[in-house]
Parts: sequence; structure tokens; C-alpha cells
Amino acid sequence: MSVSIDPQATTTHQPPWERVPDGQMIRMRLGSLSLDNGQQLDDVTLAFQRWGALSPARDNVILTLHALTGDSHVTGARSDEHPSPGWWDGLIGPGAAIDTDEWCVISANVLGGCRGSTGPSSPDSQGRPWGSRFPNITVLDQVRAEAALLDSLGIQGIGAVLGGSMGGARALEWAIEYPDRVRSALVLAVGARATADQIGTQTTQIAAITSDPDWQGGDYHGTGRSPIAGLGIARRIAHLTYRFEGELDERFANRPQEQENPLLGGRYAIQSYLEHQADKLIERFDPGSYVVLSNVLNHHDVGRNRGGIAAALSSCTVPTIVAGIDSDRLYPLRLQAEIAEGLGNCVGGLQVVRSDKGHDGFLTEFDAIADLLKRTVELARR
Ligand SMILES: CC(=O)SCCNC(=O)CCNC(=O)[C@H](O)C(C)(C)COP(=O)(O)OP(=O)(O)OC[C@H]1O[C@@H](n2cnc3c(N)ncnc32)[C@H](O)[C@@H]1OP(=O)(O)O
Ligand SMILES: N[C@@H](CCO)C(=O)O
Repeated sequence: MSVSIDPQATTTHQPPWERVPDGQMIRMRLGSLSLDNGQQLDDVTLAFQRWGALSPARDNVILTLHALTGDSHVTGARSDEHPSPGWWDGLIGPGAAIDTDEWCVISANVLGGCRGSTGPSSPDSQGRPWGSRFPNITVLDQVRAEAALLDSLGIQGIGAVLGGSMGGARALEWAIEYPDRVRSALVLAVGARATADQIGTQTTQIAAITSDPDWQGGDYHGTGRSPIAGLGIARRIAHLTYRFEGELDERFANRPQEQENPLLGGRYAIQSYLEHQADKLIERFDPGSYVVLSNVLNHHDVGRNRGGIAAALSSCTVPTIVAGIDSDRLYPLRLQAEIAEGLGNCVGGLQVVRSDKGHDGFLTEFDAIADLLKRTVELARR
């Protein structure tokens, strides 16, 4: 169950959102947002979770930023409200790499998503699902919405912004756009702009969804039909880009799925594995959000309206740790190397996480990520 908070009430001495128990979803209405494309998005809501107490000086906030199909549930068990376990579970909590006895961790569901924040499946001010009318948004729009959320909570300075993949793109935009608010950043498994390869695979995934007859031009919400077949194909394509081909071949090779024979119409084991990944996503994700957020990744470019990437990166003075995964084919190390070399204050140069898991290493390499988190919050203490 989520709690809705009146933003006006947060200006009082003890804001009611601070009294909500750790990990409970809170929804905050933020008003309208001016978008990068010149449009206005009215009546924006962000839903978020919080762990740990806000200090009296309100200066101990860590903002964790989730990836494409992640959500605010960064830590904690699977439940009815949170169908996936926390994506950095065990890394955040009392005594953990990010110690919630010291830090107040805030994790918001991204603008454009489907976990309580405004997105294509949520109602507009007239109560109609946004559907095809949901605008093209950018990473910077998402970050501006998150900044508006923190404004509403009465929080100005942030100890650290942290994230991988699309969360890494937001961490980088946060550090460049709001250098005076951010004391440190962890930018993980991302680039300074979308590559041709990423746009190629992401637009192909979008086509899988929009060519599903149940897509209905994007206005399928409430019709009883949803383009889940298209979403499943999109996830299968995407999942291949998230994993290292050597790992997949070691695990599955060309073996048939148990008790199935591909020569008799049965499946290969890798096929079954990808179908499983697709089925899990269909259970928990809105196809319209998948399209909107994939386009957000396509539009990612920190150089936009800042005189190019080199100028944007060098202008950033926030102490930042930049890390990538050596087997990541979607966001190869050269992309993080560009960020590390270009940033005005990259701490320690490019950090390489060794993994056979590919891009998903930012979710699976527990010890390496714990180390990066500890070093980033250490920077926030200075
Ligand atoms: C930031 C976020 O994205 S948060 C949201 C969580 N992340 C995601 O959804 C991303 C997509 N998922 C993934 O990338 C991965 O599953 C991760 C990162 C969550 C975990 O990676 P790993 O621990 O390496 O798990 P792996 O990829 O091997 O998947 C294991 C699953 O495949 C299933 N599986 C393995 N072989 C087969 C097979 N031949 N046929 C069918 N299913 C199979 C397992 O039963 C297991 O299922 P379960 O997850 O329902 O328990
Ligand atoms: N597994 C991640 C990969 C994209 O970063 C996700 O689904 O969000």
C-alpha cells in the first residue's frame, strides 16, 4: 500500500514523509514539468521509497537511480507490492555498504515508468490513461522531475547520486546539471550518449511492441488487450544484449531444453531461458513504459544544449567514480573511458569490474559493486 503526501505539509518541522516506515512507497504530486522538447507535462507524480532517517541538517541523502525495468525497490524482499526482490538487496541497509544507520537512501520510480510515477499507463488530469499522448521525454527530464521531488521534500544537498545503466545516465545528468547539489556520484555501465548499436537494438525492440496488433496505436490501456507478445520479443532481444555471449554459450551451448527436441518442434535451452525472462517481465511491466523508456535511452546525450559532450563532461566538478564491466557488449568499456577521461573531477580513473555476466554485471557483481558504493559514499563525507 502506498501513502500520498500533500507537498505543502512537507514544509513543516517534521515532514510527514519522514514518519512513513522504511521502504514504504510514498507518492508525491509535483505539479507541471517543462520538458526538453518544449512541451509541458501536467500533474506529475513521483512515487518513491526511503530507508534510514534524514539528519537534522538534511544533508545525508543518497539518491539511488534504477535502470530501465527496475524500480524504487532497491533493497528488500519480494512482496505483492514489489514483485522483484531489491536489485541491490544487501548493499543498502543497517551496516551495509550504504549504511542506513548513517545515510537516508531515497529511490524514486522513474518518470515514464509504470511503478507509481507518471507514465503512459497512469491517468492524466482528466483521469484518462496517457497512452499515445505521453510525450517524448529525456534523461534530463527524468532528472528534473527527481530534483523537483527533492525540492518538495525540503532536501537541497545530496551526499551521492548512484546508478547503473539508465540509472547511470541519470547519475551523470544529475552531476552535470546540479553540481552544487551533489557531493559525489557513481556512474556505472553507461555512456555519455546513445551509440548506434544501442539505438539499433532499442528501436528494433520498440518495433516488436508497436507492430503487435494489441498495441492499438499506444492506446490499449483499459481495452482488455495489451501488446504483451511484442513486449516479450523486445525483452528477449534486450536480454541477449545484457549478457556476455561466452557465458550464454557455456551455460546453454546448442543444447535442447530438457525433454524437448528442436528437430521435432521443441525448443533450445537458450530459447526457453529467454522465454522465461520475457514471461517474468510481462508480469510486471507496461509495454507503453518500455517504449517510452527505450526512447529515453535513444535520446540520451549529455552534450545536448551544452555545447557537446566534451564541454558538458569537463564542466562537471562533482567528485565522480566511473565504472564499467569488462564483458559488457551493450555499454562497452570505451564508453566509460570517454566519461572518465572527459569529466572535470573523475576520481581514480576508469574502474573496471571483472565479470562474465556482461551488462547485467552491474546487478550481479555484489562485492565489486559494494566496493564502488563504499568509495562513493566516502567521497560524500568530505
Ligand atoms: C535494475 C533492474 O533491472 S531491477 C529488475 C531486475 N532485473 C531484471 O529484471 C533484469 C533482467 N534479469 C536479469 O538480467 C537477470 O535475471 C538478473 C540480473 C536479475 C539475475 O541474473 P542471474 O543471477 O545471472 O540469473 P539468470 O540470468 O541466470 O536467470 C535465472 C533465471 O533463469 C531461469 N532459467 C535458467 N535456465 C533456464 C531454462 N533453460 N529455461 C527456462 N528458465 C531458465 C532460472 O530458473 C531463473 O529463474 P528465476 O529468476 O525465475 O528464479
Ligand atoms: N537488466 C536491466 C538492464 C538494463 O539496464 C534492466 O532490465 O533494467
